[in-house]
Amino acid sequence: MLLSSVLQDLNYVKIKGDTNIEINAVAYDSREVIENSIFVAISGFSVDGHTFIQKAIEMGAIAIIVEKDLQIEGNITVLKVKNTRTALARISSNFYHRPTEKLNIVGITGTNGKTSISYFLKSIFEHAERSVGIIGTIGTMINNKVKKNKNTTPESLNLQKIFSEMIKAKTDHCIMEVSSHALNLDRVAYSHFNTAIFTNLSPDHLELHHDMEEYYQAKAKLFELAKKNNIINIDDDYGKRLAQKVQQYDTKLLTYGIENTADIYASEIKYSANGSTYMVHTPRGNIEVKVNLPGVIYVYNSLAAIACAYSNQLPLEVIKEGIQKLEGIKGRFEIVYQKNNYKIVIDFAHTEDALKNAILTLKQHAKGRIIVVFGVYADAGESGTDKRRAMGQVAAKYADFSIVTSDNPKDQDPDLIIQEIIQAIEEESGTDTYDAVVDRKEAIKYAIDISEKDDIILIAGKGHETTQIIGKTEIPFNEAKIVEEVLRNKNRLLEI
Ligand SMILES: CC(=O)N[C@H]1[C@@H](OP(=O)(O)OP(=O)(O)OC[C@H]2O[C@@H](n3ccc(=O)[nH]c3=O)[C@H](O)[C@@H]2O)O[C@H](CO)[C@@H](O)[C@@H]1O[C@H](C)C(=O)N[C@@H](C)C(=O)N[C@H](CCC(=O)O)C(=O)O
Ligand SMILES: Nc1ncnc2c1ncn2[C@@H]1O[C@H](COP(=O)(O)OP(=O)(O)OP(=O)(O)O)[C@@H](O)[C@H]1O
Repeated sequence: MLLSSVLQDLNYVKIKGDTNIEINAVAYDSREVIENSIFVAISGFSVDGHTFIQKAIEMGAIAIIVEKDLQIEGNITVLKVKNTRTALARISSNFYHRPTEKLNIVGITGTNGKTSISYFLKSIFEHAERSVGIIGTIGTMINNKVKKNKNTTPESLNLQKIFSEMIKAKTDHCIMEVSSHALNLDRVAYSHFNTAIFTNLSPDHLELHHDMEEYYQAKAKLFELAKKNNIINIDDDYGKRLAQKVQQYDTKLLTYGIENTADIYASEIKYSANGSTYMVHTPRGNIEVKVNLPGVIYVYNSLAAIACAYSNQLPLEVIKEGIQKLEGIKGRFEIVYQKNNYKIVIDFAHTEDALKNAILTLKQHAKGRIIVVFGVYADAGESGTDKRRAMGQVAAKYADFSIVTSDNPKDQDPDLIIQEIIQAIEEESGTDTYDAVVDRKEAIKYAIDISEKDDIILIAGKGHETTQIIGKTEIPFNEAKIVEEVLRNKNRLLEI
């Protein structure tokens, strides 16, 4: 492709060289540069991509995009832009022939519920015989094959490549989770979203956004990108605020909720241990819906999917059947063992709001104790300490017994993380309501050891993940398999 075509609609200043040259690839990492590439130098959080320009040239880069004033030797085209991350998004979209213009893209943002909504929507669209691709925490799914991604919302170059692969695979709808990081770092700039969905906002990722206002403003950016529909949960305070802002946009606003009068709302909700049924009200009529995941959060998540399918003109009967067809989601309230009133549940709850909801959902139908096994993933500094304290308080308030362990401690000291959590538990509920076991596998074993008939064990935080990151090492860690192994070794499967 000609460099001048790749640069279409990009604001740049030419420092030197020719733009009438043929290029083969785009890279933002010098280690991935191949012959005749453009290298985009990004000033990162840990290192400055501008320091790898020479390396990129040695690897075959013939054009360099910079945001700093630098002297670059040799027969190289050098272009300067204001922000190289934004420029990377423009260039990547051009390089892959603007794939998002040919896809029906639904972007989902908010603290919790994004993955679950993706799966509800996928089930509905597939029931309507549409082909669906997913990009999110679980990875990229094209034709039902999953490939892991480094990020929930990949960098713009990787993202545009995925979109173009979806087009090649004849995907109609791409449902993607849009993280606040992605919105702040322009990973989704120049992507055409038809629909944007807002779930809820509670404290998370404050290491990057500093405070809730900044976090909210990052999420709100998605609603400026959507071309057709904005779908917002107005039972959430931030959602309410966002809906007020968005109603002034040219796009259609569709609200959903349970407590407030929304365009799409649920009534007559009947909760059970295995799921819920409710009446969904839409401007086109009402229909009874059955959701195979328990608790109010899955009423909300299914409502968001219903609102999106509704705004895509799907019939209510198809929507109802699509929701009902989804039997479960990996690591989302996944019952990995259930026998004789004894239950073990794995859930991806890793925020205070999610942990509270998960425990309360279990409590509604529990005869015995709720024993929660959880840790807090690494977050350095003050926001990390706040999160550990908040998670500790929630466990102390709502669970009957906590086993505090490691999540993904990464470079942080796991003992220190645990200390901060248990200090909060002690302050809230005393010293006899928890134990600490640093090794997560041992913590799961311990929970099973101390549990009795009618108890429910909730293993929270890692959900679908199959590894644990300790230091710089990622070790295999599959909780469903660990539970099975522990129960088998203890003959517990027979005892209870
Ligand atoms: C904090 C953060 O968002 N970091 C992202 C950021 O990395 P960075 O700025 O630290 O990169 P860096 O290491 O400083 O490198 C700067 C530049 O030099 C380049 N480089 C580096 C070394 C080299 O030898 N040559 C070279 O060219 C790098 O490729 C990069 O372009 O840019 C990278 C490229 O896009 C991202 O992969 C990386 O995400 C890291 C892995 C990450 O952990 N991000 C998390 C916080 C994140 O984004 N999470 C969200 C939300 C998750 C959720 O739902 O909860 C997500 O969407 O995943
Ligand atoms: N609507 C909701 N409100 C509060 N908590 C929720 C909601 N939906 C899901 N959760 C909780 O959050 C956890 C993660 O859910 P899900 O993966 O759907 O969210 P997510 O937004 O994709 O999260 P992440 O971006 O961290 O992957 C679930 O295991 C559950 O405990």
